[in-house]
Amino acid sequence: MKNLQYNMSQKNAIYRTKQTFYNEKWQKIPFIIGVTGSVAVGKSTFAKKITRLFERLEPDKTIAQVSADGFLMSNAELKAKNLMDQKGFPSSFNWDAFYTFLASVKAGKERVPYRLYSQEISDLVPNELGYVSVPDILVVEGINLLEVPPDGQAPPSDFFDYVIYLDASEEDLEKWYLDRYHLMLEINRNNPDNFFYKWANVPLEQADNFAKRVWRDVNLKNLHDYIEPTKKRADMIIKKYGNHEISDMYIRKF
Ligand SMILES: Nc1ncnc2c1ncn2[C@@H]1O[C@H](COP(=O)(O)OP(=O)(O)O)[C@@H](O)[C@H]1O
Ligand SMILES: CC(C)(COP(=O)(O)O)[C@@H](O)C(=O)NCCC(=O)O
Repeated sequence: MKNLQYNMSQKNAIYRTKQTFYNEKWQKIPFIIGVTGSVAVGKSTFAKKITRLFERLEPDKTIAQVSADGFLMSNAELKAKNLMDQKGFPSSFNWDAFYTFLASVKAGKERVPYRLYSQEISDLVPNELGYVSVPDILVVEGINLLEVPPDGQAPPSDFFDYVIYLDASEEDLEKWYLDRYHLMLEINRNNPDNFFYKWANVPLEQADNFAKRVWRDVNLKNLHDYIEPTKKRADMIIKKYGNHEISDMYIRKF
């Protein structure tokens, strides 16, 4: 936390110096923190925690939190493009929308809209938007923050001030993925409209075989091919034990 606060005050000092140099009126520029890493590593849990911590430690500052999952294409769009088995890969994101969102936040625009994603329906939330209005700090969590878009679009990392990569063993990641999946089955056992309903009502072994196959063929492949290669670009790497405690921390000093 201290390290993040230090980086934030340094960055704000640079923004102030630049605005004075260019003779501009002082305008707040949100400090954008990224939390990245594999599917199910604990990004959204961690992002929530640092948001709560900032709210306590910096009560004068406004803090917002957004998930980059909201910049995925909807399941309908992915199906139409035959990309469902690439969900989460760079090919499945709306990179222009992500870039426009980050650029608008950095430019200090009011009420910048973004789509919401729900793990519970495994899709974008229909007919509902979130809004970000010039916060002091924006925490963004997502698998793709340090990736380079596949079709030459500008990379979102241009706008991040500090990116934390959460890391864990592949064994633990699969376990956490399955734990979350079991929770979704439980919640949606009696909810026929939900994505997980079908799997909640077949024998557990069959449901687990499906989830393990998705883990291996989609999420683990995504980790190997696209997410893990971005690890070395992070400002901080936090490695977790199987009980979610921190085992190691690496800080980039340049
Ligand atoms: N610090 C933690 N303590 C306990 N459980 C955690 C912690 N972090 C994550 N989890 C659990 O691990 C699973 C994946 O976490 P989540 O935050 O959804 O990951 P991600 O956003 O990276 O996909 C969830 O079931 C979540 O409850
Ligand atoms: C939405 C995601 C790409 C990212 O998830 P997260 O990192 O938020 O857990 C992932 O949960 C996902 O849907 N992967 C595709 C395969 C699957 O259904 O798990």
